[in-house]
Amino acid sequence: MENLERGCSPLDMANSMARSGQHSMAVARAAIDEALRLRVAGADGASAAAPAPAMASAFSAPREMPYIDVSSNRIAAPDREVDVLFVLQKPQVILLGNVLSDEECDAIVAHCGTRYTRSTVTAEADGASVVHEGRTSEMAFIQRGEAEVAERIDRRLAALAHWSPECSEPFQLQKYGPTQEYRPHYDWLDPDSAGHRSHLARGGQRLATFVLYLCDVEQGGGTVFPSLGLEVFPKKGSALWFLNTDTNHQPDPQTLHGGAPVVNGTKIIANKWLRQGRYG
Ligand SMILES: O=C(O)CCC(=O)C(=O)O
Ligand SMILES: [Fe+2]
Repeated sequence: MENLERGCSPLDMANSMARSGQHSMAVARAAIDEALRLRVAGADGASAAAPAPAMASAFSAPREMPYIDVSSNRIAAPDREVDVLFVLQKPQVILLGNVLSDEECDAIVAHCGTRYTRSTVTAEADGASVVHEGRTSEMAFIQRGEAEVAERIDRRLAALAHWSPECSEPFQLQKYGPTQEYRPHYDWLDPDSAGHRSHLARGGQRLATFVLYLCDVEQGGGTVFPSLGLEVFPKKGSALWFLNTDTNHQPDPQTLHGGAPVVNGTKIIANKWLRQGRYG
């Protein structure tokens, strides 16, 4: 209650209660809603003769979200005209064409050369990066400030998403050969998992995902959304965007997605995850 009086945001309080490991997110939110109801009733409820009036949850208020302006078929990014190819409203999935030039795709791929290692996932128990049979690709990172071409693309994506480039993770490349895949998973970090909480502490939730397709793939390798019956095929220079949370920054279970096995050719993508806060 003191934290509410001090003007702390209910969502930040719920996140920190959940992070402490003592409460699930649902329990934390219910407790804060109850405290707010008591405050409306007066004097922590002690002097309230009648029950507190019903009140909408404090968590129904929308929070600031990254967004792409899809009000027309083309978007004028500061240094490039981008095509809007399709939009799914809910959960929001947008396919953008012409986000990167062929030369930019080739430069990013060349920059990473042979630095790939077997891909990992975040262990639920302790947050460690572990090899998993569901993700058989190889990965490489481009750290901030490392390559001019990556910086330029970072700025372009930040402008498209109306979100600070500092509130995003460095580019993570994924390379898939024939049969390699990433089975359906979520990109959001689970506040109910101890391992994910340590990652949430650095930059908060992953609100949105950009998947940049850096090459064409001969056969297979689509990005699939099993709950939506949707498959997007890689096209060099295109970018797939989806929101991982609702407008309240809460994980959206409909965003289940994966990389289908490549049948012929090689698939190379760059992931960019937009966080709630600064990712330092
Ligand atoms: O390979 C894809 O198309 C999707 C990759 C993905 O979902 C991820 O790396 O988190
Ligand atoms: Fe993913």
